[in-house]
Amino acid sequence: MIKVDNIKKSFGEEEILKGITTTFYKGKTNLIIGQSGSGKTVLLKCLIGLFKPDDGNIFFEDKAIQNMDDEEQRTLREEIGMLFQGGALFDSMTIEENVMFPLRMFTKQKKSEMLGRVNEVLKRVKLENVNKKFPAEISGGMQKRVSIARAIVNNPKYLFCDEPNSGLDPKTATVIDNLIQEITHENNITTVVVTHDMNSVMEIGEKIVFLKNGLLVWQGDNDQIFKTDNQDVTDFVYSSNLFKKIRDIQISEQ
Ligand SMILES: Nc1ncnc2c1ncn2[C@@H]1O[C@H](COP(=O)(O)OP(=O)(O)OP(=O)(O)O)[C@@H](O)[C@H]1O
Repeated sequence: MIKVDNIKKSFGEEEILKGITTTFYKGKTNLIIGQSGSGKTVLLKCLIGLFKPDDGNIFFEDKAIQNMDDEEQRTLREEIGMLFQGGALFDSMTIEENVMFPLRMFTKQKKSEMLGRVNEVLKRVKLENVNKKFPAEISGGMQKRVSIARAIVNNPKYLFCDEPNSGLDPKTATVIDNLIQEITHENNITTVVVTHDMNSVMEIGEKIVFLKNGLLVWQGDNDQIFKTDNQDVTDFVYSSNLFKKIRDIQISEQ
């Protein structure tokens, strides 16, 4: 579980996060949504320690990051898996070397042990016989699977995903969303996903945090989001014609 308590972050004169308070649950896919520029990525970067908030606290389980000593911070870093936008695989490394990278960084395992784990996670994301290929030799969807394998190879307690669906066709995007959710449930991970994809909201939005101009204006789940009368949220949800049509059909059937 991650608790965010009144986080504020400014760049120069501009206050980007204006006091965000929420909880991201263990074993669930927690989504941060909102329009472009609302502060989603800045919040994610505060969570993973790339930005230091100006005010407020972030608790991993019951421990505030601000109060962690160096050793505790190092342990926390090892407990975090990150799925970057676009995958961010190393082009000059094979798939196997890419997935092994965090093990080399954070463990002292023997090569055979690391290989065993690499094969295990590649199998989990349904990728076999690609170990010796390079990222450019496999499809975008397969590259995303490799990125997921790399993000979970260290058995993280926390998984952060920045726009995991960008650049994928709708069907592959859904497969990737579902894979992230399954892995979250299987391993009881606290997963936080930044997205603006309504399909992801519907598929995996077990906890949804909606940001607008650096403020949290709504939170709930993927059932509640279709029932809220919060205008900002409904504008976001029904900005897609598809969802407008679904709503109109539902209303006409009532
Ligand atoms: N390092 C930085 N320095 C200065 N301003 C920044 C920095 N990072 C983000 N910002 C500003 O913070 C605001 C929010 O940016 P952020 O990337 O969090 O938006 P977002 O909600 O993730 O949008 P998008 O969906 O387009 O990625 C923007 O106005 C951006 O210019």
